[in-house]
Amino acid sequence: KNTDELHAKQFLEEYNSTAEQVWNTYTEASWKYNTDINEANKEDMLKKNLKMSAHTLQYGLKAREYDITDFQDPLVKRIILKLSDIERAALSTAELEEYNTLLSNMETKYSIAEVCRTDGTCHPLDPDLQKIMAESRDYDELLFAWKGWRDAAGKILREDYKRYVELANKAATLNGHTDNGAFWRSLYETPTFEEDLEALWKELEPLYLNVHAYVRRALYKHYGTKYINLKGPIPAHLLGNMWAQTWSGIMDLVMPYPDATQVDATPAMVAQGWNSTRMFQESDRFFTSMGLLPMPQEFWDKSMLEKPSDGRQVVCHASAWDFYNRKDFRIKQCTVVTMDDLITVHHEMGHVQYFLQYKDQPVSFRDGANPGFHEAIGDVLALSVSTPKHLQSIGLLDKVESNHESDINFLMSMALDKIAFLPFGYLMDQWRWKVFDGRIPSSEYNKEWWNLRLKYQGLCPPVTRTEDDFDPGAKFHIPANVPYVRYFVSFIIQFQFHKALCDAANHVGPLHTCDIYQSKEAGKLLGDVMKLGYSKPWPEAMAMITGQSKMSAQPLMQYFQPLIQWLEEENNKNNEVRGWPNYNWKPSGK
Ligand SMILES: O=C(CCC(O)(O)[C@H](Cc1ccccc1)NC(=O)c1ccccc1)N[C@@H](Cc1c[nH]c2ccccc12)C(=O)O
Ligand SMILES: [Zn+2]
Repeated sequence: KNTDELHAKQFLEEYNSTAEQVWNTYTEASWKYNTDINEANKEDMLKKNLKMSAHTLQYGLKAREYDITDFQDPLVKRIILKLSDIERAALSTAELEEYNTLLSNMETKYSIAEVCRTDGTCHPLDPDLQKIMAESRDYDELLFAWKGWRDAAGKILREDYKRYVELANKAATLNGHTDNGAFWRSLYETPTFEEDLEALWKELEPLYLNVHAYVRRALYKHYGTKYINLKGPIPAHLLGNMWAQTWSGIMDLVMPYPDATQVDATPAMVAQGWNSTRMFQESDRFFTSMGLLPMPQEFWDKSMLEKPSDGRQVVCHASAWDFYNRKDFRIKQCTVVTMDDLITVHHEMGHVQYFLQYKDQPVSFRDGANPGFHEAIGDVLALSVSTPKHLQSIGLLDKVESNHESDINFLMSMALDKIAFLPFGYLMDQWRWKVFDGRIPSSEYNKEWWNLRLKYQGLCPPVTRTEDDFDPGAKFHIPANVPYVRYFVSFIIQFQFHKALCDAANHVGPLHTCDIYQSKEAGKLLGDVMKLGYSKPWPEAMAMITGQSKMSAQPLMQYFQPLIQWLEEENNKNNEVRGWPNYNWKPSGK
């Protein structure tokens, strides 16, 4: 083994400059395919993906030749370790080609799927089915979209997925992991990761059960006893979202005090003629108001901020792109003019801000401190943007009162996204980790999916499901091979960051009223952590922001404290059952 640290440093210089070239070439081809799905673009992307893996293999095998035990520079050790895991490049060429082809086929099938009515009109997920799921209050119309999407996008992916699991696991084991789930969890560098997550969920579950019971009562009032059982699970198509992962779509049915302050800025955005560019400019303004970096001109020139109207097929699921040349950063989003999408805009802009902040790091460190950090940045700013006070300051809410009823309305709207999301964010990779480690065989993919959906979210399918179905495949991240626990982590740590930044901004008053707009102190705190990228273990980055190194649910609980109390009282008044003891109940008319 080579113990020469200077030699290793030269090796890493060469790796870094060649990687920037090879990754940029691949990313350009991937962008072209994602924004114009066709055979030619697909072939070119697959060809460049193979070249990238060849580069990873060549340098990864060389990295493994070093014995870093006595190396002095921790950064050199960290990069050599990271390079030594060559991921899919460990597969044979034939298997690698099969794997990459499977992945692009699954993502394409998902992205071009649509649901057709008997009259022949067909609806894509974005924007049609998402709009129906958020706005329709008709049980059968919602069922048409919900079942149709799972028939069109989930069902057809089952066989591809089964083979993908085999190859993903083979690559993981070739790199020394027990399975692909173990590889995904290793990115958090936290030996007690699963226990920590379970502890966080147990601490937050009572709050979720109170939100679930309150929402079930509201749905009962609208849909009646035929479709809602006050001691049972909620039919999964009634929550205002295709996957019931966020529930703000049904805020109008749930609003505690209908006569107090409204919280939805969508009507004002539409009335004032906002478009996607305006939404991104507004977000850019918030970042720069804190002293963070503006989007470069190239971002505005090359991003795709709307679904193309020229007939091109695209991958509409939002994403942020680093082209690894320290200049070119883009977002691809099929933006619609809604408050919900203004939040997503900030989420995506948070990714690009991270790219900008760590662009001078070695390529191996151009990543979040952990994947949850990357997901949290934009959401932290969105917590401030969402406040009635901030929305009023940008002209999206006219009258804003600061009284108890308005507070509860606002906190309920936030809970319908942030609290409702937690069990979904937790169960997605519980299912996948069990698939990867073999505890869920392909003969039970769908049964175990619905067991987890019942156990954590208290949902039931509105119609009978069988193993002919593949409902997990109807959620982008599953066919797209994108891990999900990062969002559960993000929804926890973003409140830790929010609390720390609000303290830095000298905010006075309840945490949920804090708006860090224009705070240069908050901006510096966040910017300094983003500059580190992946160069330091995430507990050090966490300590830089919050003064302590662990994930904690306490700031989230503090933020929602007034609502926690109100829900407890409200649900007691109604003698609500918390949970779903009638777990076998099914809606009739199925
Ligand atoms: O998927 C997303 C946003 C898309 C993304 O920005 O996370 C995107 C996902 C992706 C990853 C890899 C390939 C293609 C898409 N992630 C990124 O673009 C990205 C870029 C750089 C580093 C890390 C992630 N949000 C999740 C979770 C979520 C639900 N509601 C939310 C509201 C606010 C924020 C997140 C969510 C979802 O829609 O289920
Ligand atoms: Zn994201």
